[in-house]
Amino acid sequence: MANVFVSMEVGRDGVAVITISNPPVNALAPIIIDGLKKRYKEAMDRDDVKAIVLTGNAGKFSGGFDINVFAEVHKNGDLSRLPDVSVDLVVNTIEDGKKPSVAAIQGLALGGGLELAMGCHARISTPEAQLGLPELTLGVIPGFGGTQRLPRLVGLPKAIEMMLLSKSIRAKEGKEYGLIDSVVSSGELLTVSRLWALDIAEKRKPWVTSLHRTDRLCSLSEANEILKGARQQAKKIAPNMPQHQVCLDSIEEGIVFGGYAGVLKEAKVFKELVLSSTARGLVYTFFSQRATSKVPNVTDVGLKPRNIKKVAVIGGGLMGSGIATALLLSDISVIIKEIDSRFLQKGIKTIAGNLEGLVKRRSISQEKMNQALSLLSGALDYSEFKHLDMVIEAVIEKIPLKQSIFADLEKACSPHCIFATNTSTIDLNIVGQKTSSQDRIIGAHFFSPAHVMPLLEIVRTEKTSPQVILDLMTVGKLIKKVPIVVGNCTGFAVNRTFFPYTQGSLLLLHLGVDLFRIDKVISSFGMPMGPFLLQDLAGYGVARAVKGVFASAFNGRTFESDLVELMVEDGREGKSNGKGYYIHEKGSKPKPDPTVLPIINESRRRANIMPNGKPINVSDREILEMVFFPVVNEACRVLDEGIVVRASDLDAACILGMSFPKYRGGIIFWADTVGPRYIYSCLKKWEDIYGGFFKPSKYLEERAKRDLPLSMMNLPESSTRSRM
Ligand SMILES: C[C@H](O)CC(=O)SCCNC(=O)CCNC(=O)[C@H](O)C(C)(C)COP(=O)(O)OP(=O)(O)OC[C@H]1O[C@@H](n2cnc3c(N)ncnc32)[C@H](O)[C@@H]1OP(=O)(O)O
Repeated sequence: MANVFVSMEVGRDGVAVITISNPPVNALAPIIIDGLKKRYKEAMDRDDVKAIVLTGNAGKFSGGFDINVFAEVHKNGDLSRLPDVSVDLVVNTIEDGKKPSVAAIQGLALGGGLELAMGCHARISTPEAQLGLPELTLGVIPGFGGTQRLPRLVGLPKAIEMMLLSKSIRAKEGKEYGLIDSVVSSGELLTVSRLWALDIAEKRKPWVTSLHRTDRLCSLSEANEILKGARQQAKKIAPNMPQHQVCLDSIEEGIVFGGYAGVLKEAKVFKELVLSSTARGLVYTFFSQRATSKVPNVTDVGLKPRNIKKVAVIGGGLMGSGIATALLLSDISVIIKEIDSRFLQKGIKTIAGNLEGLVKRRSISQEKMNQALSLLSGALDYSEFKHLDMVIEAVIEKIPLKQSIFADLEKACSPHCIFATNTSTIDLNIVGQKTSSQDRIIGAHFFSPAHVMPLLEIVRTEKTSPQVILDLMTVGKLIKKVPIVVGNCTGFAVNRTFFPYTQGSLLLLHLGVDLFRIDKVISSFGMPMGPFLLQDLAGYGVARAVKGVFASAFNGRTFESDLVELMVEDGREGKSNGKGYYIHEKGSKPKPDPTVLPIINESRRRANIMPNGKPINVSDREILEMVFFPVVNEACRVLDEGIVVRASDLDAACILGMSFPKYRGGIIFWADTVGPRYIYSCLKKWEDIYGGFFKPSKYLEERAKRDLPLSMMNLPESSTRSRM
């Protein structure tokens, strides 16, 4: 705690510089807030202080309120851990203080950090500083007056955009909108801020209190229209979350009854939101995603990542070209290797198409696209492979093909080259069986589309060297993915956990439940779409390829039907040919296709699993549970076998790889809120009626019987077989 403090230095010019120090982001922990109150009192009391500059140590203003405090409140429900900042510190001490304050901003001013700065009478910033109120991503709203001061500084539309979308802006844009008074270099920051503070104190510059400003606010009727539109948008972007509407309520209160009334309302609802299930899930997710970068015996043993500059991707199909796109965008040179020039040209075209798509969506500039393409080359053999740092194989899921590729690579590449495979299911020991390079074989499991989806599942075997794992984690971060290291098993962590998701839905369908109803229930829960629409979008090829793999690896707990084969026989390929469970027409939303019913009935007839030949009668809640509880059950097996370092890694992976709703914290976090006992009893009941697909795992049974959370991976007397 030695470097956690608030310091104050008074210059001969009469300016007190108050500095927040709490590495790495100067989070506003209770001890910092206490320190700020003390330093401010001292500055106000001292006769030699005319004005105050508030700043942060080590090139950062502040990353906001200390999120660890939310996590503590979630553990013990004690709201008294939340200090009174919005009235006591920001309004009474800073904004209404008898001496003016200027915020000197560098690096970042986020959440509570920006709110402190907005309480000051002017804000001076360096150009690169990131300014924003991202509280909604944590399930709360700005709680230090941000819902009131931001609209008064930048106008209502921009403030709503920044808060509802948690979108931060740079200082230049901040200046254009009126959030920042002056943009200066870091060398000038303190000098300009001191002078500015003195100018306010000596009335050469206006003494502006943001909360009392009205010049950027529109008329009441205009504001109502803007808020109405924002509420509709919030319903669409955050249907199951309360904080967006609550944020708009707070803004509205301030517009109708004045800024101070708004501050009071904000403080009240902020506390209510801290205890919401959404905030619990999102705060947990904030920390679980960050914890994934700590891998025992890899990131804590003093290894340094090697520089990976040149990579080859074998296979220019959908996955290979997506992976290549992601690498190129981060300035890594890529050779794309194919078996003939037709496939090679197709791969290069797909990469160019991916990049063009990003230009169209304005995610990258045309210049960036040209630069990325200049780093791409093609190959039909291994002659250029000598100087590579890494190869990522992304060919079809055929074991002999992969084995022969890795045997060839061993001959063609240097001994330091990393051999990664993008297999989504095949055991890595089998992939590398025909080489003597098992220590540098690693899984780089990307999710489709690889240049968009944020997860990189890094699969290690008992033999993969820690250096190789660290190198791939570093590349993953460089290409803006969240790398999560997992152990080796069929399907690895994510696909293994989620195979019962598709199969459970198919089982329900064959028990007589309407497929469009299943999709609706699952998307209302918060998945971006239901399992059948997902199959349509992904195409049926993957489902057909992995069906047998799962059936043989997880004998007795899979459900098989002829449905996908029947769909293909009927000329249905999903979105790719416009015909699947849904009708897919360009430019319009997928529509349920009633002509699919005879195919489903034929598949039901063949499966013949409806009790007494009649469709079962289930509620929406039962549909949800019959789809997700088997997923929880498989997740328990993944934990039991030590496929992940910690339960929260699996939660993070499910959110990033399967789009499990973030605000539900992840599959295990959610299951622990539902209750292991209840999940166990449901699965047991369904096992008796419908068979082995629902059989509860030992891990679940043990925790349910002892009333322990599923996240507790290691029981004192257990013998977890870690594969990490
Ligand atoms: C009342 C108020 O209105 C409420 C609030 O202010 S809520 C907080 C609002 N602020 C935020 O949401 C910002 C959250 N932080 C971030 O987005 C990012 O951490 C960042 C942009 C600041 C930095 O990103 P990056 O450089 O990639 O580093 P990142 O790994 O995320 O964070 C570094 C460390 O700081 C911690 N950290 C970041 N922000 C923190 C915060 N506000 N509180 C506590 N810890 C924080 C992270 O947990 C991480 O810790 P670790 O090293 O032990 O894992």
